Amino acid sequence: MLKQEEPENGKVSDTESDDDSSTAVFFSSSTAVKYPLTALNITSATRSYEQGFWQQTPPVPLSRWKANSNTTCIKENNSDHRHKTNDRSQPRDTELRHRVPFVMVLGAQKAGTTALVKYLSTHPHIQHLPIKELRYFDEYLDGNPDNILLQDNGGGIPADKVLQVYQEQVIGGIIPLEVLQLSSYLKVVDGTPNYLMMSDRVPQRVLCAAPWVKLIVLLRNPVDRAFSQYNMQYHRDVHNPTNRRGFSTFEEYIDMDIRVLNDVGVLNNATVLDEEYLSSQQLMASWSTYTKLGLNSPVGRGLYAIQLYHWLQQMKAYGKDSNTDLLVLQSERMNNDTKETFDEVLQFLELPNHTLPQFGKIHTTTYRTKRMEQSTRSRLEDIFRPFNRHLERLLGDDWRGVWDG
Ligand SMILES: Nc1ncnc2c1ncn2[C@@H]1O[C@H](COP(=O)(O)OS(=O)(=O)O)[C@@H](OP(=O)(O)O)[C@H]1O
Repeated sequence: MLKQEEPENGKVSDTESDDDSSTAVFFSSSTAVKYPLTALNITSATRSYEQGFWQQTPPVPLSRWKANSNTTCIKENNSDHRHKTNDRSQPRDTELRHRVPFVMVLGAQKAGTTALVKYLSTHPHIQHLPIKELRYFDEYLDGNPDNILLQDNGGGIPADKVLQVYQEQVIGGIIPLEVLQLSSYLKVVDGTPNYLMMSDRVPQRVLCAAPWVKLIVLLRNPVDRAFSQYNMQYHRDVHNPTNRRGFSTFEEYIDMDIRVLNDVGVLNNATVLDEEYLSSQQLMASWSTYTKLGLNSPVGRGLYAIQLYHWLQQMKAYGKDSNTDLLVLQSERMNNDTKETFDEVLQFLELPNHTLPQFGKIHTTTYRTKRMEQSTRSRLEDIFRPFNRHLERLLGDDWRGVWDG
């Protein structure tokens, strides 16, 4: 649906309410979006992403990524500091560039990001987009050979250009920008779960190009998250034999990833994580190598402390206040207390109250096997434990022992 007029009484006139668990149906059900996805050729970008993502043995050769993957975003004009002020009298919300993007749901994958984006899309101040994962700040800037930004790149990507392409080609390829221009209250959500994990390079790009953006992270017990991902991938493989990547059981799936994490030096049999380890150049280099391999990363994606540490460091560097600009939520809590969690999100985004339509669970996975072997769970818990402990240090007492059995 395209919302073109300021709604009255903060009510949504055309809310969707369904229990459908399929993302495909969720997105295709937004029939009112009549505009072709041409400008960025986002469909082929997505396809090439999937192809890269599927190749696990052997991994995507590093050389494929090298050419463009170290690009940084550089700021040519530092005069805009309004995102750093608390002066709400500044009309920043009426400016298109401060609404596109307005908020990013960074991840984690399989933590309920589709549900959250769908919830947000029912709000009268949020423009519903038929594509949830825009994948611009990771995939597109990483190495699209047609990427005009990278062709004349000397020492980095100019922030203004990054934003311009994002707004005009990515968002403008989905809906006409005039709609957003005319409706000065409408804001855009980018829900790309990969952004969280690509923490060696995405935070800089995002914060440099759109320093006003609000960030939301959903975290789920990393063991359950990995199992959910396995079941999703297994079904995709079954339905697409060309995507076979040499795993059948969950154990094989995580073993492959643990091996790579050890090989690149992310997992060092560490039982205690300290600041020195998290802030080390060595870990950053290992993490960067790992995330550029284009693997499924069922274990790596659950190492939240590394990813959040990088994001928090960059927020600091760009003058962002993590108390007001970053919201980290528990997926399990959103599942149990959906209304309460949604209210918290609206408060964080300074959006008017809104009653969420009744939804069932969204984007659920059909599990191949419902239960994980207890020995596998214990093994994964051992790997994640020190990272979860450090997460408590990063995020505070609310996170103490949340996923302890
Ligand atoms: N409201 C709510 N709260 C918490 N979790 C929810 C909610 N609704 C759906 N789900 C579960 O989220 C899992 C899908 O996560 P994502 O949408 O992030 O997946 S994806 O990354 O976009 O593929 C998927 O988990 P599994 O079914 O275990 O795979 C969904 O069931």
